[in-house]
Amino acid sequence: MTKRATIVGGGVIGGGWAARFLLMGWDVRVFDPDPEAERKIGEVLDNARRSLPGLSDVAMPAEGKLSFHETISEAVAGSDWIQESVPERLDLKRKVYQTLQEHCSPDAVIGSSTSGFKPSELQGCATRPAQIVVTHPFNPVYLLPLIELVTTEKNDAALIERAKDIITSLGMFPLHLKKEIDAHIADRFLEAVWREALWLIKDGIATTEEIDNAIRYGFGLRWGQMGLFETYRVAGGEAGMKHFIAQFGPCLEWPWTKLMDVPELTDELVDMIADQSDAQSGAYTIRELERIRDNNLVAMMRALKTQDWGAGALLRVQDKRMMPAEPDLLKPIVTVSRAVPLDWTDYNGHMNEARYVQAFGDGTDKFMEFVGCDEDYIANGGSYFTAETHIRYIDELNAGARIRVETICVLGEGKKMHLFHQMFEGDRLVATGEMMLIHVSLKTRRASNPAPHIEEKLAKVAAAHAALPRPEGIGRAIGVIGVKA
Ligand SMILES: NC(=O)C1=CN([C@@H]2O[C@H](COP(=O)(O)OP(=O)(O)OC[C@H]3O[C@@H](n4cnc5c(N)ncnc54)[C@H](O)[C@@H]3O)[C@@H](O)[C@H]2O)C=CC1
Ligand SMILES: C[N+](C)(C)CC(=O)CC(=O)[O-]
Repeated sequence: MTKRATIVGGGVIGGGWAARFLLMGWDVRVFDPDPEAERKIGEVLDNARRSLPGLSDVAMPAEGKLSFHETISEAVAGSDWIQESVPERLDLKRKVYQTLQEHCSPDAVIGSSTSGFKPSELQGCATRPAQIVVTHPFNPVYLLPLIELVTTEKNDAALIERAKDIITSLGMFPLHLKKEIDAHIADRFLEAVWREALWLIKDGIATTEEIDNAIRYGFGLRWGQMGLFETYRVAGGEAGMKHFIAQFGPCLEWPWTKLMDVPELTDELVDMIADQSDAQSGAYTIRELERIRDNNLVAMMRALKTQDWGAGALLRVQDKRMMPAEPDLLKPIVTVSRAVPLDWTDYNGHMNEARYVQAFGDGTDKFMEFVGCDEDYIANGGSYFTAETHIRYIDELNAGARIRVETICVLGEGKKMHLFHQMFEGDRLVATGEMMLIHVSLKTRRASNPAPHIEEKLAKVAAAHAALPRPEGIGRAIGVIGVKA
């Protein structure tokens, strides 16, 4: 059954939550008094549609339904999750909880996006404090997986587990804090860094651009994959963390930081920061910067996925959760069902030719796994090599397009495996890929017969597929086009 989420406050963060829920198949109801809310959320959703689905290498759920409502009572009716993302003012948040708790189900989870308030502060004047938790996200919510889940003794274990399960099912990572504190873990940390940056600008030591360069060309890249402590462990050399602390611990006593002092945000300092930021990034609109940020995040997260590390490891686990059941042999087998990732597009603004080979290659890998040539079999020394490929590029594909590869086994006999893949976007045929593969021994690197269980399964699939209508194009070669003098 489709789940329903309510977004109360649909600005930068509420819009991101709406996109995350919708693209993970939830119906979403929004309440926001801003007359521009629908347009703004529409633009966030456009960004999300081109970036989030491409992180996954399997089919995402069908997108949920989005609706906008005039009253909180209408918006929260029948919702399993209510995400509050109104401005960071305690009085406003408390007022919102009073109204929404008059109308929402007592079983719904109410999550607050608050960057800094403790859950006990939010629960303070509530009718049912037990229902309210902090679920602090990171911008853009549709791409970044971290959710700081902060609870109090008023929240029971069952609600906390439900909250964790839902966050996980959205492809996110619930980091459940042991204790509530102002600003949770991440914002306490980010604010320390921000204070230092403000001092560096005020003291005329660095501009906004120089500070960003110091982050993005160096430690920012390290943090994105290993964080702080794992990075410093490595920096300690073979002796690891103890040596690192022995060497750099004393520096903590030296006047390196200005951590507890905050420069006064005078008009002069604010103008200086804003002017430097305009000089650094003013050539782009905010929407353009959002798209650049999303392109980069997708490329980095997909790279981490190949390494099965950090945020990339989470993506792999999420793919496993969404993996389809066994296919029906009386139809072509769907071997790829995914969205075109941003990093598969090229200077022509469409999916690059090499990515068609990749998608068909992924289809072949899936088919091999299906007939028993899986990770264990390959580790034991048997596999298939592709001997010949013929691709027809029939139509264009854009980033975010949902594609499906349907695979027919034309021949599965002895060492030979002949596959014909058809790639569709909806009903539109966009490409075909024909592949001849030969079974090999990975020890001798020569052709060899597959194990009996593979031969048997392959023969069974080939026989079933022989009864299917033959798609146009099987066995086609490139014709010689006459060139007139
Ligand atoms: N912007 C950021 O980077 C992050 C913000 N947050 C937190 O998310 C929350 C929202 O922040 P933003 O989205 O940045 O603010 P925003 O200003 O972009 O959006 C707030 C939205 O709430 C709406 N609103 C105001 N009063 C309302 C009411 N009574 N009922 C329903 N909607 C109402 C406004 O019309 C606006 O669309 C804050 O608690 C903030 O601390 C959390 C993570 C990151
Ligand atoms: C600046 N901020 C405190 C609103 C930041 C956050 O809360 C998280 C983020 O996305 O950086």
